[in-house]
Amino acid sequence: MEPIPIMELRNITKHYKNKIVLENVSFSIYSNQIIALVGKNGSGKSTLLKIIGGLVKSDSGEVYKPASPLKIGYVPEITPSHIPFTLEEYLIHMGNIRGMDKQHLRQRIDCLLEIFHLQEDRQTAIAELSKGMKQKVIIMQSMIEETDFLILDEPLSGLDPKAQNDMETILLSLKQRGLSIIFTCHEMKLIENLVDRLLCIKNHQIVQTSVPVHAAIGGNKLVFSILAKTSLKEVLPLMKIQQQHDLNSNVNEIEAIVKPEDTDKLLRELLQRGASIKKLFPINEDNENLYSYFERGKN
Ligand SMILES: Nc1ncnc2c1ncn2[C@@H]1O[C@H](COP(=O)(O)OP(=O)(O)OP(=O)(O)O)[C@@H](O)[C@H]1O
Repeated sequence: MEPIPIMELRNITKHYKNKIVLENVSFSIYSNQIIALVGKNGSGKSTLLKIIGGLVKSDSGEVYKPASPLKIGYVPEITPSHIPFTLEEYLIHMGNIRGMDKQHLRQRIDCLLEIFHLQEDRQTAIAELSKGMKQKVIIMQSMIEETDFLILDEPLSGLDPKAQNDMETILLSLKQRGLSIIFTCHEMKLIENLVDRLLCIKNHQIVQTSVPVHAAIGGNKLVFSILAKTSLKEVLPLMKIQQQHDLNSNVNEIEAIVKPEDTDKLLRELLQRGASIKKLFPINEDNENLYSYFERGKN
């Protein structure tokens, strides 16, 4: 599916009293993409999500929605502590409040219970559900009507590793169903496998957009020389070549970045092709840059 822009933020600026939170923030959100929004505490992530969701007005700038009407589900960071209903009762209430047709609502609830793996808990009191399950319920209610775009403030925080994995699987399955998702996150590990794009807020601006997360997460730098460059054809996809030098007319020296999980395989393949390995070391620079956006502490 070719991604199409569903929302464009154009020069969004937001102050609270005299304090600037966001300054000229511009980026586009595409269909069928998962975006993580990171930044230090107080950097403006929740504010930006609320502006995207239409819950808070920016002082200037525009949120343009080319794919209107865009059906948005928004889930805030703080979840209600006590909901005196079973899961099914709660979803029925939420659908009724929105004036949904009864039959359509039942179908939608069945569909959501399936997506969120909660069919067996249909009649369970929400108060008795685990934290991860409650988090799912809150997301489900935000999607009780058909939804194109989900905005989630810290959906993974406070969940144990199993619940985090489960949530990741569900978010990926929502993407496969065509949804776009933007969520805030404090732990880098949680987003490695999940996101297509990373947006970082620093000094009130988006300083990094569309960083390929896998590239940013680091890898190994490999320097090797090889006689016949043509023999590299099959292993080229395993590395990102940064520089090549002709050492003489036959011998090439190549500097490349390799993902940690591909390194052993690549080394084996290169040695079989008669390459001479000059250097191999982990690179941390990008990693460190990226980690700096996840630190807690004031912006
Ligand atoms: N309604 C408000 N009134 C005044 N100031 C606010 C309001 N909401 C947020 N702020 C301030 O705006 C700044 C950005 O807050 P925001 O909640 O967007 O940051 P955040 O990156 O989501 O933080 P965290 O990671 O701690 O959740 C903070 O300094 C916060 O105190």
